[in-house]
Amino acid sequence: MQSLADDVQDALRTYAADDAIKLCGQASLYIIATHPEKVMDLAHDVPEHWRRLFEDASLHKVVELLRAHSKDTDLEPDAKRRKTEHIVVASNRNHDWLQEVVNVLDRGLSLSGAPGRPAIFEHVLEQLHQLTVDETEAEERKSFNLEKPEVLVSEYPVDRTSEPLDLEGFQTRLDTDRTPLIITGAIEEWPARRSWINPSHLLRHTLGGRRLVPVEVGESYVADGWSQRMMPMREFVATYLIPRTPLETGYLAQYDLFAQIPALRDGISIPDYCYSTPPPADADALKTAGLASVQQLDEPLLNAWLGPKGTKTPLHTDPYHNILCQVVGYKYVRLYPPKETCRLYPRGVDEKGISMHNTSQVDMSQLWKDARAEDVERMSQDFPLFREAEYVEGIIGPGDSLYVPLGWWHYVESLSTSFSTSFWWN
Ligand SMILES: O=C(O)CCC(=O)C(=O)O
Ligand SMILES: [Fe+2]
Repeated sequence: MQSLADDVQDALRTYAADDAIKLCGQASLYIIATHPEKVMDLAHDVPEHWRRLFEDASLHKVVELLRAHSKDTDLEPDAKRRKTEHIVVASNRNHDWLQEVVNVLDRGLSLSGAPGRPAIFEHVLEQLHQLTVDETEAEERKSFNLEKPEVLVSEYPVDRTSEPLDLEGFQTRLDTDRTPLIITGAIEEWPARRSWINPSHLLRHTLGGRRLVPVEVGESYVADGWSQRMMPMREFVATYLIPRTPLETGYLAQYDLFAQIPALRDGISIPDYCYSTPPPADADALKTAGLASVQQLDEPLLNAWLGPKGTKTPLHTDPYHNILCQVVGYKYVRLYPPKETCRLYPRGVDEKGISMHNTSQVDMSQLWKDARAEDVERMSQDFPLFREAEYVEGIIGPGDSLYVPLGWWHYVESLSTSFSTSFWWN
Protein backbone atom coordinates (compact mmCIF):
# COMPACT_ATOMS: atom_id res chain seq x y z
CA MET A 1 0.00 0.00 0.00
CA GLN A 2 3.06 2.22 0.22
CA SER A 3 2.95 2.89 -3.50
CA LEU A 4 -0.75 3.79 -3.55
CA ALA A 5 -0.09 6.18 -0.67
CA ASP A 6 2.77 7.71 -2.67
CA ASP A 7 0.54 8.10 -5.73
CA VAL A 8 -2.07 9.98 -3.76
CA GLN A 9 0.54 12.09 -1.97
CA ASP A 10 2.19 13.01 -5.30
CA ALA A 11 -1.09 13.93 -6.89
CA LEU A 12 -1.98 16.11 -3.92
CA ARG A 13 1.42 17.82 -4.06
CA THR A 14 1.08 18.53 -7.75
CA TYR A 15 -2.34 20.11 -7.57
CA ALA A 16 -2.45 21.47 -4.04
CA ALA A 17 -0.18 24.36 -4.91
CA ASP A 18 -2.71 25.57 -7.48
CA ASP A 19 -5.86 25.00 -5.55
CA ALA A 20 -5.63 25.10 -1.79
CA ILE A 21 -3.10 27.96 -1.70
CA LYS A 22 -5.08 30.05 -4.13
CA LEU A 23 -8.31 29.42 -2.31
CA CYS A 24 -7.35 29.36 1.32
CA GLY A 25 -3.75 30.57 1.60
CA GLN A 26 -0.36 28.91 2.09
CA ALA A 27 -1.05 27.81 5.65
CA SER A 28 -3.95 25.63 4.54
CA LEU A 29 -1.53 23.14 2.99
CA TYR A 30 0.22 22.62 6.28
CA ILE A 31 -3.02 22.41 8.20
CA ILE A 32 -4.69 19.78 6.01
CA ALA A 33 -1.54 17.65 5.89
CA THR A 34 -0.92 17.72 9.62
CA HIS A 35 -4.49 17.79 11.00
CA PRO A 36 -6.68 16.09 8.38
CA GLU A 37 -9.30 14.86 10.89
CA LYS A 38 -9.82 18.31 12.37
CA VAL A 39 -10.43 19.83 8.95
CA MET A 40 -12.74 16.95 8.04
CA ASP A 41 -14.82 17.57 11.18
CA LEU A 42 -15.22 21.25 10.33
CA ALA A 43 -15.94 21.13 6.65
CA HIS A 44 -19.63 20.13 6.44
CA ASP A 45 -22.17 21.88 4.27
CA VAL A 46 -19.99 24.83 3.37
CA PRO A 47 -18.83 26.76 0.28
CA GLU A 48 -16.76 25.03 -2.38
CA HIS A 49 -13.33 26.09 -1.18
CA TRP A 50 -14.02 24.53 2.21
CA ARG A 51 -15.26 21.39 0.52
CA ARG A 52 -11.99 21.35 -1.43
CA LEU A 53 -10.12 21.42 1.86
CA PHE A 54 -12.28 18.62 3.21
CA GLU A 55 -11.56 16.64 0.08
CA ASP A 56 -7.81 17.10 0.39
CA ALA A 57 -7.84 16.43 4.12
CA SER A 58 -9.67 13.16 3.41
CA LEU A 59 -7.03 12.16 0.88
CA HIS A 60 -4.22 13.05 3.30
CA LYS A 61 -5.91 10.87 5.91
CA VAL A 62 -6.06 8.06 3.34
CA VAL A 63 -2.29 8.47 2.77
CA GLU A 64 -1.73 8.22 6.52
CA LEU A 65 -3.83 5.06 6.83
CA LEU A 66 -2.22 3.38 3.82
CA ARG A 67 1.26 4.18 5.17
CA ALA A 68 0.37 2.89 8.62
CA HIS A 69 -0.95 -0.30 7.08
CA SER A 70 2.11 -0.85 4.91
CA LYS A 71 4.33 -0.35 7.97
CA ASP A 72 2.42 -3.13 9.73
CA THR A 73 2.78 -5.50 6.82
CA ASP A 74 6.46 -4.53 6.26
CA LEU A 75 7.24 -6.40 9.47
CA GLU A 76 6.54 -9.50 7.44
CA PRO A 77 9.67 -10.28 5.37
CA ASP A 78 8.12 -12.58 2.79
CA ALA A 79 6.66 -10.34 0.08
CA LYS A 80 4.42 -13.03 -1.33
CA ARG A 81 2.86 -13.79 2.01
CA ARG A 82 2.49 -10.09 2.56
CA LYS A 83 0.34 -9.77 -0.53
CA THR A 84 -2.11 -12.44 0.61
CA GLU A 85 -2.03 -10.96 4.07
CA HIS A 86 -3.72 -7.84 2.77
CA ILE A 87 -6.72 -9.93 2.02
CA VAL A 88 -6.60 -11.90 5.25
CA VAL A 89 -6.26 -8.75 7.34
CA ALA A 90 -8.98 -7.12 5.31
CA SER A 91 -11.32 -10.00 6.02
CA ASN A 92 -10.68 -9.83 9.74
CA ARG A 93 -13.53 -7.49 10.39
CA ASN A 94 -12.47 -6.68 13.92
CA HIS A 95 -9.31 -5.12 12.61
CA ASP A 96 -10.23 -4.00 9.15
CA TRP A 97 -7.79 -1.34 7.95
CA LEU A 98 -9.52 -1.30 4.58
CA GLN A 99 -12.83 -0.41 6.20
CA GLU A 100 -11.09 2.54 7.86
CA VAL A 101 -9.76 3.73 4.51
CA VAL A 102 -13.18 3.32 2.86
CA ASN A 103 -14.91 5.21 5.70
CA VAL A 104 -12.63 8.16 5.07
CA LEU A 105 -13.03 7.98 1.30
CA ASP A 106 -16.83 7.73 1.37
CA ARG A 107 -17.22 10.48 3.97
CA GLY A 108 -14.88 12.59 1.86
CA LEU A 109 -16.85 11.85 -1.29
CA SER A 110 -20.31 12.35 0.17
CA LEU A 111 -19.57 15.51 2.14
CA SER A 112 -17.29 17.25 -0.33
CA GLY A 113 -18.75 15.81 -3.54
CA ALA A 114 -15.09 15.53 -4.70
CA PRO A 115 -15.25 18.88 -6.49
CA GLY A 116 -11.57 18.95 -7.41
CA ARG A 117 -10.06 15.49 -7.38
CA PRO A 118 -12.55 12.88 -8.56
CA ALA A 119 -9.77 11.11 -10.49
CA ILE A 120 -7.72 10.49 -7.34
CA PHE A 121 -10.72 9.03 -5.53
CA GLU A 122 -11.45 6.83 -8.55
CA HIS A 123 -7.84 5.64 -8.70
CA VAL A 124 -7.75 4.67 -5.03
CA LEU A 125 -11.14 2.96 -5.22
CA GLU A 126 -10.09 0.99 -8.30
CA GLN A 127 -6.88 -0.21 -6.57
CA LEU A 128 -8.83 -1.25 -3.50
CA HIS A 129 -11.36 -3.03 -5.70
CA GLN A 130 -8.57 -5.18 -7.11
CA LEU A 131 -7.63 -6.10 -3.57
CA THR A 132 -11.08 -7.17 -2.47
CA VAL A 133 -12.52 -8.71 -5.60
CA ASP A 134 -11.64 -12.26 -4.53
CA GLU A 135 -12.93 -12.01 -1.00
CA THR A 136 -15.82 -14.24 -0.11
CA GLU A 137 -18.32 -13.55 2.57
CA ALA A 138 -20.92 -15.60 4.38
CA GLU A 139 -23.60 -13.28 2.91
CA GLU A 140 -22.51 -14.15 -0.60
CA ARG A 141 -23.81 -17.66 -0.27
CA LYS A 142 -27.15 -16.48 1.04
CA SER A 143 -30.02 -15.36 -1.12
CA PHE A 144 -32.70 -12.70 -0.97
CA ASN A 145 -36.31 -13.40 -0.09
CA LEU A 146 -37.90 -13.15 -3.53
CA GLU A 147 -41.11 -15.08 -2.94
CA LYS A 148 -43.93 -14.17 -5.26
CA PRO A 149 -46.88 -12.45 -3.57
CA GLU A 150 -50.49 -13.50 -4.04
CA VAL A 151 -52.17 -12.08 -7.12
CA LEU A 152 -53.97 -8.82 -6.33
CA VAL A 153 -57.59 -8.84 -7.39
CA SER A 154 -58.66 -5.21 -7.71
CA GLU A 155 -61.64 -3.31 -9.01
CA TYR A 156 -59.32 -0.48 -10.00
CA PRO A 157 -56.16 -1.96 -11.55
CA VAL A 158 -53.38 0.20 -12.99
CA ASP A 159 -53.39 -0.08 -16.81
CA ARG A 160 -50.86 -2.59 -18.10
CA THR A 161 -49.38 -2.85 -21.59
CA SER A 162 -50.14 -6.08 -23.34
CA GLU A 163 -47.40 -5.73 -25.96
CA PRO A 164 -43.95 -4.11 -26.09
CA LEU A 165 -44.08 -0.32 -26.09
CA ASP A 166 -41.52 1.77 -27.93
CA LEU A 167 -40.91 5.50 -27.51
CA GLU A 168 -43.42 6.37 -30.20
CA GLY A 169 -46.10 4.18 -28.65
CA PHE A 170 -45.44 5.71 -25.25
CA GLN A 171 -45.64 9.22 -26.72
CA THR A 172 -48.96 8.40 -28.37
CA ARG A 173 -50.40 7.21 -25.09
CA LEU A 174 -49.08 10.30 -23.26
CA ASP A 175 -50.80 12.49 -25.83
CA THR A 176 -54.16 10.85 -25.19
CA ASP A 177 -54.09 9.55 -21.63
CA ARG A 178 -52.46 11.04 -18.52
CA THR A 179 -52.87 8.06 -16.22
CA PRO A 180 -50.32 5.65 -14.71
CA LEU A 181 -49.22 2.64 -16.74
CA ILE A 182 -47.32 -0.57 -16.00
CA ILE A 183 -45.08 -1.42 -18.94
CA THR A 184 -43.87 -5.01 -19.14
CA GLY A 185 -40.69 -6.23 -20.75
CA ALA A 186 -39.02 -2.85 -21.31
CA ILE A 187 -35.93 -3.60 -19.17
CA GLU A 188 -35.43 -7.25 -20.04
CA GLU A 189 -32.02 -6.49 -21.62
CA TRP A 190 -30.61 -4.82 -18.54
CA PRO A 191 -27.70 -6.84 -17.09
CA ALA A 192 -29.02 -5.76 -13.67
CA ARG A 193 -32.08 -7.99 -14.17
CA ARG A 194 -29.77 -10.97 -13.74
CA SER A 195 -26.92 -9.67 -11.57
CA TRP A 196 -28.75 -7.73 -8.84
CA ILE A 197 -30.50 -10.88 -7.64
CA ASN A 198 -27.28 -12.01 -5.95
CA PRO A 199 -26.08 -10.42 -2.73
CA SER A 200 -22.57 -11.32 -3.94
CA HIS A 201 -22.83 -8.87 -6.84
CA LEU A 202 -23.63 -6.02 -4.48
CA LEU A 203 -20.77 -6.96 -2.17
CA ARG A 204 -18.22 -7.48 -4.93
CA HIS A 205 -18.82 -4.01 -6.34
CA THR A 206 -18.75 -2.25 -3.01
CA LEU A 207 -15.23 -3.28 -1.91
CA GLY A 208 -16.46 -6.44 -0.21
CA GLY A 209 -19.46 -4.52 1.15
CA ARG A 210 -17.33 -1.82 2.79
CA ARG A 211 -18.67 1.17 0.84
CA LEU A 212 -20.83 3.35 3.07
CA VAL A 213 -24.44 3.82 2.02
CA PRO A 214 -27.27 5.87 3.57
CA VAL A 215 -29.96 3.69 5.12
CA GLU A 216 -33.34 4.86 6.44
CA VAL A 217 -34.05 2.87 9.59
CA GLY A 218 -37.63 2.63 10.87
CA GLU A 219 -41.14 1.98 9.63
CA SER A 220 -41.28 4.94 7.18
CA TYR A 221 -40.04 8.49 6.88
CA VAL A 222 -43.07 9.83 8.77
CA ALA A 223 -42.89 7.28 11.64
CA ASP A 224 -41.60 7.96 15.17
CA GLY A 225 -38.03 6.89 15.76
CA TRP A 226 -37.13 6.99 12.06
CA SER A 227 -33.50 7.90 11.33
CA GLN A 228 -30.93 7.86 8.56
CA ARG A 229 -27.58 6.15 9.06
CA MET A 230 -24.47 5.69 6.97
CA MET A 231 -23.37 2.06 7.15
CA PRO A 232 -21.21 -0.35 5.15
CA MET A 233 -23.21 -2.12 2.42
CA ARG A 234 -22.24 -5.44 4.05
CA GLU A 235 -23.92 -4.43 7.31
CA PHE A 236 -27.03 -3.31 5.42
CA VAL A 237 -27.17 -6.61 3.53
CA ALA A 238 -26.53 -8.79 6.60
CA THR A 239 -28.79 -6.92 9.03
CA TYR A 240 -31.71 -5.85 6.86
CA LEU A 241 -31.78 -7.64 3.51
CA ILE A 242 -30.92 -11.28 4.23
CA PRO A 243 -32.86 -12.06 7.47
CA ARG A 244 -36.42 -13.20 6.81
CA THR A 245 -37.64 -11.30 9.85
CA PRO A 246 -35.26 -8.43 10.57
CA LEU A 247 -35.69 -6.66 13.93
CA GLU A 248 -36.43 -3.39 12.16
CA THR A 249 -36.78 -2.14 8.59
CA GLY A 250 -33.80 -0.61 6.80
CA TYR A 251 -34.31 1.02 3.39
CA LEU A 252 -31.68 2.38 1.04
CA ALA A 253 -34.17 4.81 -0.46
CA GLN A 254 -34.12 7.64 -2.99
CA TYR A 255 -30.35 7.63 -3.29
CA ASP A 256 -28.18 7.91 -6.41
CA LEU A 257 -26.18 4.77 -5.67
CA PHE A 258 -25.13 4.73 -9.34
CA ALA A 259 -23.11 7.93 -9.06
CA GLN A 260 -21.26 6.41 -6.10
CA ILE A 261 -20.84 2.90 -7.59
CA PRO A 262 -20.46 3.22 -11.38
CA ALA A 263 -20.29 -0.59 -11.78
CA LEU A 264 -23.96 -0.74 -10.74
CA ARG A 265 -24.80 2.03 -13.22
CA ASP A 266 -23.47 -0.28 -15.97
CA GLY A 267 -26.31 -2.71 -15.24
CA ILE A 268 -29.09 -0.30 -16.25
CA SER A 269 -29.86 2.32 -18.86
CA ILE A 270 -32.10 5.36 -19.00
CA PRO A 271 -35.44 4.24 -20.52
CA ASP A 272 -36.26 5.90 -23.86
CA TYR A 273 -39.60 6.97 -22.36
CA CYS A 274 -37.73 9.65 -20.37
CA TYR A 275 -37.07 11.40 -23.69
CA SER A 276 -40.75 11.70 -24.62
CA THR A 277 -42.56 15.02 -24.44
CA PRO A 278 -45.19 15.00 -21.73
CA PRO A 279 -48.31 17.07 -22.31
CA PRO A 280 -48.30 20.44 -20.52
CA ALA A 281 -48.95 19.75 -16.82
CA ASP A 282 -52.44 20.71 -15.71
CA ALA A 283 -52.96 23.17 -12.87
CA ASP A 284 -53.98 20.43 -10.36
CA ALA A 285 -50.83 18.43 -11.04
CA LEU A 286 -48.59 21.46 -10.63
CA LYS A 287 -50.32 22.53 -7.43
CA THR A 288 -50.02 19.07 -5.81
CA ALA A 289 -46.39 18.91 -6.84
CA GLY A 290 -45.92 22.29 -5.13
CA LEU A 291 -44.84 23.98 -8.37
CA ALA A 292 -45.80 27.21 -10.07
CA SER A 293 -44.33 25.86 -13.32
CA VAL A 294 -42.20 22.86 -14.28
CA GLN A 295 -38.46 23.33 -13.75
CA GLN A 296 -36.81 21.74 -16.75
CA LEU A 297 -34.28 18.95 -15.96
CA ASP A 298 -31.31 18.57 -18.33
CA GLU A 299 -30.99 14.86 -17.61
CA PRO A 300 -33.23 12.37 -15.77
CA LEU A 301 -32.53 12.02 -12.04
CA LEU A 302 -31.66 8.46 -11.04
CA ASN A 303 -32.40 6.92 -7.67
CA ALA A 304 -31.95 3.46 -6.19
CA TRP A 305 -34.55 1.93 -3.84
CA LEU A 306 -33.17 -1.23 -2.19
CA GLY A 307 -34.81 -2.87 0.80
CA PRO A 308 -36.35 -5.96 2.39
CA LYS A 309 -40.01 -6.99 2.37
CA GLY A 310 -42.12 -4.43 4.23
CA THR A 311 -40.56 -1.07 3.23
CA LYS A 312 -43.25 1.61 3.05
CA THR A 313 -43.05 4.86 1.18
CA PRO A 314 -45.97 6.97 2.43
CA LEU A 315 -48.54 8.42 0.04
CA HIS A 316 -46.77 11.40 -1.57
CA THR A 317 -46.16 13.30 -4.80
CA ASP A 318 -42.98 14.32 -6.63
CA PRO A 319 -42.43 17.31 -8.91
CA TYR A 320 -41.44 15.06 -11.85
CA HIS A 321 -42.76 12.38 -14.15
CA ASN A 322 -41.32 9.04 -13.12
CA ILE A 323 -40.46 5.69 -14.68
CA LEU A 324 -40.06 3.36 -11.68
CA CYS A 325 -38.28 0.22 -12.91
CA GLN A 326 -38.69 -2.92 -10.83
CA VAL A 327 -35.46 -4.87 -11.25
CA VAL A 328 -35.72 -7.40 -8.40
CA GLY A 329 -38.72 -8.46 -6.29
CA TYR A 330 -42.28 -7.15 -5.94
CA LYS A 331 -43.97 -3.97 -4.80
CA TYR A 332 -47.56 -2.93 -4.20
CA VAL A 333 -48.39 0.50 -5.62
CA ARG A 334 -51.48 2.66 -5.20
CA LEU A 335 -51.91 5.94 -7.07
CA TYR A 336 -54.34 8.87 -6.75
CA PRO A 337 -54.73 11.59 -9.37
CA PRO A 338 -53.87 15.22 -8.51
CA LYS A 339 -57.56 16.16 -8.51
CA GLU A 340 -58.03 14.02 -5.37
CA THR A 341 -55.61 16.10 -3.30
CA CYS A 342 -58.43 17.62 -1.24
CA ARG A 343 -59.43 14.11 -0.11
CA LEU A 344 -55.90 13.01 0.77
CA TYR A 345 -55.17 15.37 3.68
CA PRO A 346 -51.68 16.68 2.86
CA ARG A 347 -49.48 17.35 5.88
CA GLY A 348 -48.32 20.82 6.87
CA VAL A 349 -44.93 21.87 8.16
CA ASP A 350 -43.29 19.40 10.57
CA GLU A 351 -41.75 20.21 13.97
CA LYS A 352 -38.35 20.86 12.35
CA GLY A 353 -39.93 23.44 10.04
CA ILE A 354 -39.73 21.17 6.98
CA SER A 355 -42.65 21.41 4.54
CA MET A 356 -44.43 18.06 4.24
CA HIS A 357 -47.16 19.27 1.90
CA ASN A 358 -46.29 16.56 -0.61
CA THR A 359 -47.05 13.77 1.93
CA SER A 360 -50.52 12.61 3.00
CA GLN A 361 -51.50 12.23 6.66
CA VAL A 362 -53.30 9.00 5.81
CA ASP A 363 -51.37 5.87 6.76
CA MET A 364 -52.02 3.68 3.71
CA SER A 365 -50.10 0.75 5.14
CA GLN A 366 -52.97 0.02 7.54
CA LEU A 367 -55.62 0.26 4.89
CA TRP A 368 -54.95 -2.04 2.01
CA LYS A 369 -53.73 -5.47 3.11
CA ASP A 370 -55.02 -7.36 6.15
CA ALA A 371 -56.59 -4.08 7.24
CA ARG A 372 -58.02 -4.22 10.77
CA ALA A 373 -61.59 -2.99 11.11
CA GLU A 374 -60.64 -0.60 13.94
CA ASP A 375 -57.89 1.04 11.85
CA VAL A 376 -60.23 1.51 8.90
CA GLU A 377 -62.89 2.91 11.24
CA ARG A 378 -60.44 5.35 12.89
CA MET A 379 -59.16 6.43 9.50
CA SER A 380 -62.64 7.19 8.22
CA GLN A 381 -63.34 9.28 11.32
CA ASP A 382 -60.08 11.21 11.09
CA PHE A 383 -60.13 11.58 7.29
CA PRO A 384 -63.77 11.22 6.23
CA LEU A 385 -63.24 12.15 2.56
CA PHE A 386 -60.41 9.69 2.02
CA ARG A 387 -62.68 6.73 1.26
CA GLU A 388 -64.27 8.61 -1.60
CA ALA A 389 -61.00 9.33 -3.40
CA GLU A 390 -60.53 7.54 -6.73
CA TYR A 391 -57.42 5.46 -7.13
CA VAL A 392 -55.71 2.72 -9.11
CA GLU A 393 -53.54 -0.04 -7.67
CA GLY A 394 -51.35 -2.92 -8.73
CA ILE A 395 -48.29 -5.06 -8.11
CA ILE A 396 -45.09 -4.44 -10.03
CA GLY A 397 -42.77 -7.41 -10.38
CA PRO A 398 -39.34 -8.13 -11.89
CA GLY A 399 -39.08 -6.49 -15.31
CA ASP A 400 -42.05 -4.11 -14.90
CA SER A 401 -41.75 -0.34 -15.30
CA LEU A 402 -44.39 1.91 -13.74
CA TYR A 403 -45.09 5.31 -15.27
CA VAL A 404 -46.15 7.79 -12.55
CA PRO A 405 -47.36 11.05 -14.11
CA LEU A 406 -46.23 14.31 -12.50
CA GLY A 407 -48.33 15.27 -9.48
CA TRP A 408 -49.91 11.83 -8.98
CA TRP A 409 -49.93 10.67 -5.36
CA HIS A 410 -48.30 7.28 -4.86
CA TYR A 411 -47.94 4.81 -2.00
CA VAL A 412 -45.35 2.01 -2.41
CA GLU A 413 -44.84 -1.07 -0.20
CA SER A 414 -42.40 -3.88 -0.92
CA LEU A 415 -43.80 -7.41 -0.84
CA SER A 416 -40.41 -9.17 -0.99
CA THR A 417 -36.79 -8.05 -1.02
CA SER A 418 -36.84 -5.42 -3.72
CA PHE A 419 -34.43 -3.39 -5.82
CA SER A 420 -35.96 -0.66 -8.01
CA THR A 421 -34.56 2.26 -9.93
CA SER A 422 -36.52 5.43 -10.52
CA PHE A 423 -35.95 7.89 -13.34
CA TRP A 424 -37.46 11.30 -12.68
CA TRP A 425 -37.82 13.40 -15.81
CA ASN A 426 -39.84 16.12 -17.43
O1 LIG B 1 -40.28 2.54 -4.34
C1 LIG B 1 -40.56 3.27 -3.40
O2 LIG B 1 -40.53 2.91 -2.21
C2 LIG B 1 -40.97 4.70 -3.70
C3 LIG B 1 -40.63 5.16 -5.08
C4 LIG B 1 -41.02 6.60 -5.32
O3 LIG B 1 -41.70 7.20 -4.54
C5 LIG B 1 -40.52 7.27 -6.51
O4 LIG B 1 -39.81 6.65 -7.30
O5 LIG B 1 -40.83 8.45 -6.68
FE1 LIG C 1 -42.12 9.20 -5.27
